[in-house]
Amino acid sequence: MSAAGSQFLKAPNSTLDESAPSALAARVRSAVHVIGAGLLGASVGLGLRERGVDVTLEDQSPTTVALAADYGAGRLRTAQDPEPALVVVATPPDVTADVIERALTTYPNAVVTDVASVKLAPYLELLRRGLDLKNYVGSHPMAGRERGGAIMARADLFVARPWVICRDHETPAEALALVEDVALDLGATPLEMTPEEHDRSVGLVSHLPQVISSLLAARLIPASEQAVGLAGAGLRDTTRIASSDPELWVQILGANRAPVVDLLDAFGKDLASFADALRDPEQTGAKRRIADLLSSGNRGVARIPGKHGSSERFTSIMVLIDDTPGQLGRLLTELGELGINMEDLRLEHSPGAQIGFAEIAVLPEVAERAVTDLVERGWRTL
Ligand SMILES: NC(=O)c1ccc[n+]([C@@H]2O[C@H](COP(=O)([O-])OP(=O)(O)OC[C@H]3O[C@@H](n4cnc5c(N)ncnc54)[C@H](O)[C@@H]3O)[C@@H](O)[C@H]2O)c1
Ligand SMILES: O=C(O)C(=O)C[C@]1(C(=O)O)C=C[C@@H](O)C=C1
Repeated sequence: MSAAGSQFLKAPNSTLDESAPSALAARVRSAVHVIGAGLLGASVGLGLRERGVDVTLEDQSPTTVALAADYGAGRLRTAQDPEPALVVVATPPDVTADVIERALTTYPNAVVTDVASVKLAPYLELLRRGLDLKNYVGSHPMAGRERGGAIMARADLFVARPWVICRDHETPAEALALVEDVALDLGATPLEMTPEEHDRSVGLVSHLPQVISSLLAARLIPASEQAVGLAGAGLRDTTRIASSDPELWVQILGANRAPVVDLLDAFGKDLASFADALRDPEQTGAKRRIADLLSSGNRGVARIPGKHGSSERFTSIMVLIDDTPGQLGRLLTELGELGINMEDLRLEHSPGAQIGFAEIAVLPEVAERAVTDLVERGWRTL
């Protein structure tokens, strides 16, 4: 296993130039075969199809595969299809090693990658089975959504996101290049890590946040309707991923338990220290301890690159909308009339309030004009 530290394999590619020729299409003559046509698999399929790459799909669920094909993520393999040059395994972590083994056996000349959220456990399992892993290159796109399934797939899911590639020191350069091309074609930034480095890192930036978000949201269950009704952006921001699929996360957390348990123990100490200081804020030094802990949070959050993920490419404009029928429709129509392309939309609405906010994401270069034109038409912006 490579002992190299994390490093970018190619210059970070933060914007997806859809007109650029697909690196992958130039390198492979056959279709890319995706096994597992849920959120990740169908998103890979949609994104590669947009770049002109032929994609075939497989799933244990015939309905899922048909749905993903209907959405345009790829087609079914036929007997005429030659062996794929590349197989992408996008199945749940607990079956990932089995599916990789099957892919390596069925398509002995293909490069096989997977997108599972944990990298060490499947790799060790494949080693334990004594398989020849020269054609296997594990990977993990740091992009996803809180809900799975083909229906949630998006072609731009991976744009501007890191895509970790875990190669073995025996991995042939061409195999590495194929997986790297998938990431680049999908607008992601490939970078290299060992499986251990990967699992420790995602323990901190993905698995710990999932547990904390879920436990935080769980505190809302016994709360009154009135209390929950006051929820604002802070709670929404910190609990989005609490809607994630428990079954998938039981697998992810179980496969990365050692780093996650260490992180949870340390986090538990932080919580206890905070509660101690707050219990008696008049004791000497307590206020400073509270402030120090809060300002460590400021320093930590400042370290998150592109805090809002792919939306860092866009500028947000908050538009106040009256809580009357047709207001949002009118806003969207007027944006169209003004020739402003809305990249994303988020609505914030407090029950009982006469006003709501529409947070629209637009390209930075049109943001100023969008605000001026909307204000001219009588909209109030923040
Ligand atoms: N959801 C995320 O945000 C996210 C992000 C990055 C990576 N991942 C990883 O991607 C993988 C897929 O996650 P997802 O969110 O797309 O899940 P999903 O449930 O949306 O899709 C998984 C698909 O795999 C299929 N499947 C299960 N066992 C199979 C088998 N033996 N053979 C063929 N198909 C099989 C299921 O029918 C399902 O359609 C997981 O390993 C996950 O850790 C998920
Ligand atoms: O943003 C989300 O909804 C995610 O679930 C993304 C996220 C993450 O934690 O960043 C979750 C798990 C995956 O392994 C990779 C990405």
